[in-house]
Order: sequence, then C-alpha cells, then structure tokens
Amino acid sequence: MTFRSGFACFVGRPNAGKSTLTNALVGQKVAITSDRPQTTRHTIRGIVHREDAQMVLVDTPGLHRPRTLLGERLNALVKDTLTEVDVIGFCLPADQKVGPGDRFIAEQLAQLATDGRGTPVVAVVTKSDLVPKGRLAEHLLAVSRLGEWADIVPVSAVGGYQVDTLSDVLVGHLPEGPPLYADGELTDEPEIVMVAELVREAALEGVHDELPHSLAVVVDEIVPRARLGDAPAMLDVRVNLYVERDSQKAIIIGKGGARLRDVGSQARRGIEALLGTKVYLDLHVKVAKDWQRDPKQLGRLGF
Ligand SMILES: Nc1nc2c(ncn2[C@@H]2O[C@H](COP(=O)(O)OP(=O)(O)OP(=O)(O)O)[C@@H](O)[C@H]2O)c(=O)[nH]1
Repeated sequence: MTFRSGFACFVGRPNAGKSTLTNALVGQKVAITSDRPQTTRHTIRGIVHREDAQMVLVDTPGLHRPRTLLGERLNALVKDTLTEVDVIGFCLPADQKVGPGDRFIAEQLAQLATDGRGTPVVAVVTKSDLVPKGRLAEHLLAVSRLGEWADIVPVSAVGGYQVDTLSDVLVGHLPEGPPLYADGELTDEPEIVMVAELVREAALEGVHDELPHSLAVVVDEIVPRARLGDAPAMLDVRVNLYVERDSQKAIIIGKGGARLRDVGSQARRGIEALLGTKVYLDLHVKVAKDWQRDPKQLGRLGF
C-alpha cells in the first residue's frame, strides 16, 4: 500500500464554511467556527490521520479584496500558504450564488496556477444540505464555469455528506511519503493562539456589524499559580482585547461589566477543556485607535 502525506488548505470567501469543514475532516474541534465572517485570523492546522495517508490541513483566513493594511497582510499570508501546499480546496457555499468575491478568488487562483507550481485546486461546494437538489446542480454548473478545477465535490460538513469522498479526493493529490506528524497529534497550533481564538469567539458571540474587524485578542501571559497546601493546580491566563473605539469597548464590557463576565466564563470553559486544568481568566479591554491601519500596532498585535 502506498502512503501519502502532505498539506492541504481551504480558501473561500468569509463564512464559506472552511473551519467547519476542517473540523469535520479532522473529526475533532480544532478550528474555531463562528457565524460572523472573518473570525479566522490565524493559520490553524488540523491533521487527518488515515490508514493510507496523513493530510495536514491549513485553515487560512478568507482571501478578500483588501480595504485596509490588515486586509493586505492577510492576503499576503494566504498567498504564502497557497504556494506551500500540495492541494487547495476552494470552498463555495451552495446557498449563495457565485458572486464577485468568488470570482476575485478564482482569478487569484488562476494567477497562482500560472506563476506558481501548478498546485491542483479542488472546488468544494459547501453547505449542500441547505439547498434542494436542483439548486445544487445549477450551482455545480456555475462553479465548473468559474475556472479550471482538478475536481468538483459537493459536501455538507454539518450532515457529514461526502466528507469522506472529499478526504479521498484531496489525499489523491498528496505526494507519496511517510507521516509528517506523530499519531494522534491533531493540531500543532500553539496553545496561545487557540486560547486567543476562544476568547475572540466568546467576545463576538451575538455581536453584529463592524466589531469583528475591529477586535484583536492578544494573550499576555499564561502562568501557573503558586499552590497553597493541596489546592488544585491552576493557571493564570491574562488576555488583552483591543478595539478601535470607546463605543466598541462599551459593547464588549456591557452594562456594569455583565457582558464581559459572560464572555469570560464562556471562554474559560473552553480554555480549561483545551489546557486540561483550572484557569483564572483575566480579561482587559483596551482601545487602540485605528490599529488595523497602523503598521506599528499591527506588528505589536501579531499581524
Ligand atoms: N447548514 C450548514 N451550515 C454550515 C456548514 N458548514 C458551515 N456551516 C455554517 O456556516 C457558518 C460559517 O462557517 P465557518 O466554518 O465558520 O466558515 P469559514 O469559512 O471558516 O469562515 P471565516 O472564518 O469567516 O472565513 C457557520 O455558522 C457554520 O455553522 C454546512 O455544511 N451546512
């Protein structure tokens, strides 16, 4: 039996279902999903372990028309990732017509195909559970006209429909080679990034409009707390939330700090599950004016 190993990544407009698909393929929650667009800012890898292959999934932020310096940096990050992988999955949600955002990405992929090393692109029609068969067929046709695809696969990450098929197709494009990671390793994303993502996810729950773009979460420190007697082990986790305006700070904090307390307890549960230990979570909300446009601040916030 030949064993294959390599890297795959998903691109697609915001909210296309990339994180959910990553989780469905890996079989465990590694990437953070949200129904707000553009919450995945960091490259989060999940590893698919199979009898015949090991596939490392790199979950990238959405490739989109840059409007700010942050947008440009994100796009540069996505392009770097794209030239390094063995296969690209281009996610197009079945419940939305092929639009300008998709065409922009298709153009970028076509350009990469000519400049780069001809990485195969599999068109993945996500959320196919949301539309009737007829609409799905129309969408598949529209997608096939959009570019040169190695394959087109409709899936539903939620219903589990064709997730295995997609796994087979993607793995088929990986080179032969030994496993790259030890068995059972699901993510090599530093814990700190996952902690920041959990806080970000909690802070954005139920929040609309411009806040998702204006929020940056930075883990300041994770330190073990000095133990008194036989008190259980505990970590102190200090996290800063940066927003761009006082009004946004007020939204995050809520009346009398009520919302921030909720954010804290929700994020703490996730962090405790992730780190396997009790956590004291200390959240600070700060205003960093126009951080998205300021190269110095972007650097400080890790972008
Ligand atoms: N019904 C249905 N909903 C889905 C499916 N996949 C994803 N979703 C939903 O679509 C929304 C966006 O999914 P994500 O996986 O966060 O999308 P993403 O492309 O990673 O989004 P960004 O991080 O913003 O780029 C979430 O509310 C998901 O629950 C699917 O197969 N079926």
